[in-house]
Amino acid sequence: MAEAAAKLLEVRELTMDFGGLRAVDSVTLEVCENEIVALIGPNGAGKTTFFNCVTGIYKPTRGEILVHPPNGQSRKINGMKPNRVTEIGMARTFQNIRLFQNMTVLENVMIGRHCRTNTSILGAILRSPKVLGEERETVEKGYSLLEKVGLADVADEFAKNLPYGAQRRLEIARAMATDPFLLLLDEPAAGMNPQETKELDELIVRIGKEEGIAILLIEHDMKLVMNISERIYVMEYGKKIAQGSPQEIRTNPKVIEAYLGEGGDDA
Ligand SMILES: Nc1ncnc2c1ncn2[C@@H]1O[C@H](COP(=O)(O)OP(=O)(O)OP(=O)(O)O)[C@@H](O)[C@H]1O
Repeated sequence: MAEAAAKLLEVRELTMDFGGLRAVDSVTLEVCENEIVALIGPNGAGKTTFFNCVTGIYKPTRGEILVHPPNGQSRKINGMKPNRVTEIGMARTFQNIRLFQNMTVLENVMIGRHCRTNTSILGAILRSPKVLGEERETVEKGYSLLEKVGLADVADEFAKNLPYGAQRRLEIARAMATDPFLLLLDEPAAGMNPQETKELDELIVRIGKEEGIAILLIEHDMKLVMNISERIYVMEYGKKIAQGSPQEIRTNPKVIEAYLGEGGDDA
């Protein structure tokens, strides 16, 4: 029998309250090595709040967030600071693009690399051979990531001058610069045209397969979700209402009802 894939992220009964509002209600979810997993649901279902708990922006009211890094120690990360979560190996992008708009494309990726370098302030002032070597490595890594996301030819352009779809790809490159084992993408296709979405589809699959990075994504574009996800979780009003393969989700009556209630018919 085939060996079960190793779990990377294990969230158990996660609950997040904002005053009297329960935004996430006892949601259990797992992501294993080499998986592309989607978290979907109508607007306001609690998907971004779930991401914010997992990436340290919010401390959950209840539940457990366990991380099992491939070459590290398993640990519970409830309430851990976002920068520590990134250091452990989980990187994310945001629903609203958060690039340094007045920095170049390459500089944006180099900043992502910061959490993997050891340069002290003194080292940076004295510019020791170790610091120079690290700088060179950061630039090389930056270019190689830009090549992977198709932005190497605009490396010296200001981020603000890139078209929307390219800015989203740059955010992904910056997250990849932190050497994650799990990438969390919050609506990566939002605002993209069909051609940009198709390229994104290919890029995400490539990151998953070639880089061996597991992916958990929130997405409203059902075509993209159904194309690339191995498994899908569905939330509505804070609760998980379904989980399964794209085929199972497509035909799940609860899911269809949730989306019809929202006025859409593309689930
Ligand atoms: N910081 C906050 N304080 C209070 N309420 C919040 C906060 N963040 C989110 N909420 C509420 O929690 C609920 C879930 O919001 P969330 O943004 O997680 O949903 P979502 O599924 O990501 O929606 P969308 O698909 O529209 O991005 C909503 O009712 C929202 O108004």
